[in-house]
Amino acid sequence: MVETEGETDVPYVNDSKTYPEITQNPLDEISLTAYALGGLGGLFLGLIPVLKFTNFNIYMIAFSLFHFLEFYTTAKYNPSKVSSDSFILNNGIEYTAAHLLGVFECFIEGYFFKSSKALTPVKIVISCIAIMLIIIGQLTRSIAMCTAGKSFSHFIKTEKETDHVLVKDGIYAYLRHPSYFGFYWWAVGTQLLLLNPISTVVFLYVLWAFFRKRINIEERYLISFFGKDYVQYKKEVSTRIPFIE
Ligand SMILES: C[S@@+](CC[C@H](N)C(=O)[O-])C[C@H]1O[C@@H](n2cnc3c(N)ncnc32)[C@H](O)[C@@H]1O
Repeated sequence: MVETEGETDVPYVNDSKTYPEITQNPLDEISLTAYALGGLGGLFLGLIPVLKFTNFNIYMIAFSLFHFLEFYTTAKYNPSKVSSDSFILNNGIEYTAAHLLGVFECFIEGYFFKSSKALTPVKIVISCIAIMLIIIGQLTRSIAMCTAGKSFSHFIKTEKETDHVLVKDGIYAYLRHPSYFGFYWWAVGTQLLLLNPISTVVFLYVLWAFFRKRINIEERYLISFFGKDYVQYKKEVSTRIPFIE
């Protein structure tokens, strides 16, 4: 945008804002994905009075909101890195398989052992804990993405970019990897919400092993980028993910 500056009439260009790279952002694909995620959330919201197992509706709403927010927060706080992949719906075969396993387990148990999904007082308490985990996980993840801003990327950076700064403030002052902490508890919460004993245990272990390995690799690069500053930060702030220092 070109504007004139008062009496001097010197033009200035307001180019301090970074805009998304349009070639990485096919608008047809993005609008359809956003529409589909909104439709999915809306559909399961509307089906609450129809389906017996309301927890499944909440799961589908949480799933669609999570993937929408991945794109939205990237577009808002890190626009130069946003792309159609920022919905992270193509988050690897393991991620897709894990959610499909969860939905499959929920249907099989619900069909063959109807009482397993009946909301007894104990299961209502478990469901409330699950919803809390989902809300805390989602908030932690989204706040982390806002706080890290341009330093956040969905992929581990192996080369330091000029705008990559070490983030130690806000939520990063309490959690060393808040977006992973959030993702972990959000995902475990979804399986607890579906009252899936097998998938809850599988998610707890498989995601834990995944993040332990990822953090290890990510931190080697962070130490190579920020040296002593990162080593000191690592000493001071814990991940608070169980058994990952
Ligand atoms: C998917 S983001 C995850 C960020 C962080 N691990 C978290 O859970 O909030 C991965 C990118 O964030 C960068 N990163 C991780 N921690 C960082 C920090 N404290 N400051 C700046 N960049 C960081 C890494 O270099 C990597 O490219």
